Amino acid sequence: MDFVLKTHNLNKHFRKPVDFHVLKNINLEIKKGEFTSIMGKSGCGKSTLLYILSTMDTDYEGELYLNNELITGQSAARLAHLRNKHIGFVFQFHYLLGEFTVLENIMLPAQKLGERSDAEIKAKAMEILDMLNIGHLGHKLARRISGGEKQRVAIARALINEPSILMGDEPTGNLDSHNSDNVLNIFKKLKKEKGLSLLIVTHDEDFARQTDRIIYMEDGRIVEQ
Ligand SMILES: Nc1ncnc2c1ncn2[C@@H]1O[C@H](COP(=O)(O)OP(=O)(O)OP(=O)(O)O)[C@@H](O)[C@H]1O
Repeated sequence: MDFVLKTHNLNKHFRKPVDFHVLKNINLEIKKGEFTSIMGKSGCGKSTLLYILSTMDTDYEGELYLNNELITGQSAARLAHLRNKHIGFVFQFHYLLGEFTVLENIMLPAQKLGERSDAEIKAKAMEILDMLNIGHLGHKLARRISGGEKQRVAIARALINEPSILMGDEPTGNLDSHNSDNVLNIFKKLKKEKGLSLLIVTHDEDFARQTDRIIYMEDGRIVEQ
């Protein structure tokens, strides 16, 4: 079976100020093309888990596999490369560079990866913008567009390197219902048309119900999938 992501007995402790066992024996498998949401009460460990899965946090016990490759123990430089190439990440806040245009923002991760010419990257960025129905925003400064538009641009930026999986930590948490629906519909379209795998932490029941699978967490454990 091809898994985009897989963990084996993942555990994490925060050691300070006192030992806190925040993730307990997480065994998780995300199939290619699957749209999964993670739900659970505030403080149950969702963001902590997502940061490990996205390879940003390496301080854990157990094993993490990305596209069937063991990620645990790889060098920071290798992780940065794998992350940029294979994982798209969308946060609750967009983190766009306000003084750069929308196109420039989207192109940055691909320029950093350095595998394509600027002309190719620009063509790809425009294709993604069109797919997200925001082609008209390309030449605007990022600070001059609306909140909902910013989040769509952040999604476009996360897609520029054609990742294996798109992860989000409450990507609709800061949006009104209209813009949340917009983002959900984009995610569904990416799954359907591009076969993209998605893993999204959300507090929104309506959002989660429309995904293929909901993983419920409680007190650092997966209690139901
Ligand atoms: N650096 C840290 N040191 C100690 N404890 C931490 C640290 N970061 C987070 N925690 C604790 O770990 C637990 C899990 O936090 P996490 O942010 O993963 O929860 P969450 O499920 O994402 O919550 P929310 O839905 O509110 O975002 C919480 O009790 C939090 O207070």
